[in-house]
Amino acid sequence: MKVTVVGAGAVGASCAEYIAMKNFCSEVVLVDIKEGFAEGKAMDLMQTASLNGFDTKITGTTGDYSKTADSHVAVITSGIPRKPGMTREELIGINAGIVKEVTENLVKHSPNVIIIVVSNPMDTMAYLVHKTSGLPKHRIIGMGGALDSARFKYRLAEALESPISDVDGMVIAAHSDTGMLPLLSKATRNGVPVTDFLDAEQQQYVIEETKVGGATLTKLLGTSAWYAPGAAVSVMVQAIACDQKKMIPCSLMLEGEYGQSDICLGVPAIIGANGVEKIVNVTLTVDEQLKFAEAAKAVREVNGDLKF
Ligand SMILES: NC(=O)C1=CN([C@@H]2O[C@H](COP(=O)(O)OP(=O)(O)OC[C@H]3O[C@@H](n4cnc5c(N)ncnc54)[C@H](O)[C@@H]3O)[C@@H](O)[C@H]2O)C=CC1
Ligand SMILES: O=C([O-])CC(=O)C(=O)O
Repeated sequence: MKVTVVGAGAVGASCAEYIAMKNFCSEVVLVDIKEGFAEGKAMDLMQTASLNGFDTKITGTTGDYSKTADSHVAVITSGIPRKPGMTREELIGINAGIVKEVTENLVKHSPNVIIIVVSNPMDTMAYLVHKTSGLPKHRIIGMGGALDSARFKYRLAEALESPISDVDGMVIAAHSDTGMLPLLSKATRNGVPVTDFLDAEQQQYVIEETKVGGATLTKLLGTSAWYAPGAAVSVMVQAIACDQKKMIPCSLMLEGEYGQSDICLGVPAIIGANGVEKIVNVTLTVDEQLKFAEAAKAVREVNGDLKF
C-alpha cells in the first residue's frame, strides 16, 4: 500500500508519523511546495524507524508528482491553517486554489486513488475535489468527523470522570465551529446512555466544548492542532488499507441521504478497501434533523464562493 500525503507541515507530518508507527503501509510519500521541506521531514521520520520499530519507507519530494504515481490513498493537507480568532471558512480564498491544483496533480499520476481531504474549510474543499477530480464519489472522503468524535469522547470522559475507553459517541454534519452536531442522544458509557449520568448543564458543556474544539486549540497553540488530526487520518487510511469496514463519520457527497444533495457533509459511513463502502442512515431526533439542515445551509453558502 502506497500513501501520498500532500503538505508536509504540522498535520501532514503527523499523519505520516502515525501511519508509519502503525506499520500497515509499505510506503508513504510526502509532498510539499517548500524546497527541501518534505525531503527533510521524511529523512527525520525515517531516522525514527529503528527507534520506533517500523518498516514503512517514507520519502519526500518538492512538488515532483511522478514520485506519487500509483498511490492507493492520497491525503491533502496542503494549505494554510487558521490563526486565533479566525474561522475555518476564512481560509477558502487561499486553500481552494491549492487544493484544486494538488487534486489535478494527484489524479494525473494516480487515476485510481482514494483521496482524503483535510485542508479547511474541509466540507467545501471535499466538494471542490468532487467537482474538479472526476473521481467516483466513493473515492473522495473528507476528514472531520473522526477528529470531532475523538474530541467529543474526550469531553464526555472529562464530564463523566471516566476513562475514554468507556465512552462511545459520534459527531456528524459540518466540520465548523457552529455546524458540528455531536449526537448526544446516541452517546454511551459502556452501552448506557450518557444522558443517564450527565445533567442538562453538563450535557450543554460537552456539546459546546466539542464544537469549538479546534478553535480552543488554535487559541492555545497560535495555529491549529495536528496530533489528533494526524491520528484521525491514520485511522481512516488504515481502515482502507486493511479493508476494516470501520464505521467512521466522514464528509461525503450526499445524494438524498439525510435529506441533502449536491453537498459534502459529515455522515457515518463504512470505510474499507474501496473507500466509502456505504453511507449509514442513522435515525436522528427532530432537533438533530433541524440542526443537520442548518449546517447544510451554512456549508452550501460557503460552497457558493467556489470558482471551478
Ligand atoms: N479537517 C480537519 O479536521 C483539519 C484540517 N486542518 C487543515 O489542514 C491544513 C494544514 O494545516 P497544518 O498542517 O497545520 O498547516 P502547515 O502550514 O503546518 O502545513 C501546510 C503545508 O502545506 C504546504 N503547501 C502549501 N501549498 C502547497 C502546494 N500547492 N503543494 C504542496 N504543499 C503545499 C506548505 O508549504 C506547508 O508545509 C489547514 O488548512 C488546516 O486548517 C488542520 C487540522 C484538522
Ligand atoms: O481548527 C482548525 O482550524 C483545524 C481543524 O479543523 C481542527 O483542528 O478541527
